Amino acid sequence: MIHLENVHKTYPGLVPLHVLKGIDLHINKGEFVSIMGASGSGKSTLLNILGILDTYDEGKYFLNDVLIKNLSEKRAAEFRNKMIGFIFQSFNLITFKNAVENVALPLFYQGISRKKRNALALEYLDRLGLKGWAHHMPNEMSGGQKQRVAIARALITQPQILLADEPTGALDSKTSIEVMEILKELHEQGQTIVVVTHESGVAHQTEKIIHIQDGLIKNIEENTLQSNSPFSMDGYIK
Ligand SMILES: Nc1ncnc2c1ncn2[C@@H]1O[C@H](COP(=O)(O)OP(=O)(O)OP(=O)(O)O)[C@@H](O)[C@H]1O
Repeated sequence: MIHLENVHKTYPGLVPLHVLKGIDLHINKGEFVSIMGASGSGKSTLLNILGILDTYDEGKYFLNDVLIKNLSEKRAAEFRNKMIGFIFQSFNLITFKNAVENVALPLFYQGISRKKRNALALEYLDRLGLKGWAHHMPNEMSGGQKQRVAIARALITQPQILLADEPTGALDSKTSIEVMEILKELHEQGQTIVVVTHESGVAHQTEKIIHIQDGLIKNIEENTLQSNSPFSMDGYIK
């Protein structure tokens, strides 16, 4: 599904910064993977390339066998909208729209009618345990609730890949576990998920940990998932 060969990225500037120095990576459909490394190691840069939010300079990136290189902005946006769901540390909800409007937004860009997109957004909010919160504004919700709205928004287009950049970075430890449990449950339902984190505890919730150091993959750690968390997902995902 995701295949990278010798991918390099340099940020131009007075002193150009060579951030990715030859990344080789393969992620299969249905895998739950984390990219872990210290601050500045290139994790977000790599995730942005995977999500076609940024370009790379050298090497090859294939997404479902399509070479993602030199795409026009229009074609890149089409790919993103159709294939990829994003979750961010700071939720990136639109502050002046309520929960249901936030979740429905990606469908607006697909030209789906307001009635249909709102009905589907309500379904996704319900799946994420947020029935009754549809008409609340983001500033009326807790961090965990906001992240669940963001997850619903990422899922509503039924993306082939879910990319999460430090999804628990702004949450307390109990809420972080709840969010990781949601991701685990989505993985069990077949969703391909890539999480960027600098926290070992988060990475160890995934089945494969890709350690990145100074722009290179240092090693890949296989991890057996435990499903005995005290935080049951009952009520979140039906
Ligand atoms: N748009 C940009 N222009 C110039 N330099 C950048 C840009 N984005 C990131 N960098 C630099 O590239 C390096 C890698 O950044 P990146 O955000 O990928 O690291 P990271 O591993 O995700 O770090 P963190 O955990 O702190 O978010 C850093 O030194 C950063 O300052």
